[in-house]
Amino acid sequence: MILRIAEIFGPTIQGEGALIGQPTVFIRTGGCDYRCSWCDSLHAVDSRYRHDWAVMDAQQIMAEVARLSGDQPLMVSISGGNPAIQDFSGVIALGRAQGYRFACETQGSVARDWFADLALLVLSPKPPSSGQETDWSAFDACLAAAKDAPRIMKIVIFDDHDLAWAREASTRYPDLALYLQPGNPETDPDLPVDPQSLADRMLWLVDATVGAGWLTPRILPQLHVLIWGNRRGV
Ligand SMILES: C[S@@+](CC[C@H](N)C(=O)[O-])C[C@H]1O[C@@H](n2cnc3c(N)ncnc32)[C@H](O)[C@@H]1O
Ligand SMILES: Nc1nc2[nH]cc(C(=O)O)c2c(=O)[nH]1
Ligand code: SF4
Ligand SMILES: [Mg+2]
Repeated sequence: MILRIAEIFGPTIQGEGALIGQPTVFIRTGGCDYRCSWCDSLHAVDSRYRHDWAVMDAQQIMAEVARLSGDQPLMVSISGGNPAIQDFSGVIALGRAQGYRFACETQGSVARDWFADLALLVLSPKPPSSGQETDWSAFDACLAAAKDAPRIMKIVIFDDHDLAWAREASTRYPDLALYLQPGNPETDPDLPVDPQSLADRMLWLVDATVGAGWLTPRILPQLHVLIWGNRRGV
């Protein structure tokens, strides 16, 4: 099985969600069925960049992961683009046989059988500010495909409208652990991020959530952005 890969990098730390701080290698796939207005990974989405994407099979991908990790099995995070538009069953089977574990980040628009083999499925449905529409039946199919695999929902919040939407989404899935992360409006890898404005957005999100009496979600910043800004490959 041939896969389109935008980049493989690490080990770094997982900067978002339930595994925050955990050493991981990232496999970032090329291609996405969405076009979020604020996507921070356009180099893995826009077909303008497709000539920079590698075409690799499972052996080549795991060889690169092993080279980066010095053959130490660790958590491998598959992100993108949308990894679910490609077939990662071969990579996951090969990696698991070598002791690696896999997490996957996807918006929940395409379900895959291999979700059931993940150590964590991160479903990140897109709020109104993204300009994308969520198909909840596709999202439900993703949850069903994951079977007993651990899963969380992680929603990016830019404004009050997004927050209200996230609260509504959480009522659909009361048993799904919810993580909120403030949106980063600056996604150009060549421009610096302003740490104070990221802190301000985090402060606003905590106030608007906890302060309004909504106490179930966990609220986390993008730790890698605080450390490295929008640099790629970290
Ligand atoms: C680049 S996406 C790739 C995986 C998948 N397509 C998805 O969106 O879940 C990885 C994560 O980054 C988040 N993200 C993308 N752009 C962001 C931004 N400008 N600020 C905060 N989070 C962002 C997405 O919502 C998703 O949770
Ligand atoms: N360190 C680090 N953590 C991340 N968590 C989610 C990422 C992503 O782009 O999917 C990401 C990323 O690109 N880098
Ligand atoms: S779904 Fe993910 S990768 Fe695709 S455009 Fe949106 S944030 Fe970017
Ligand atoms: Mg990212």
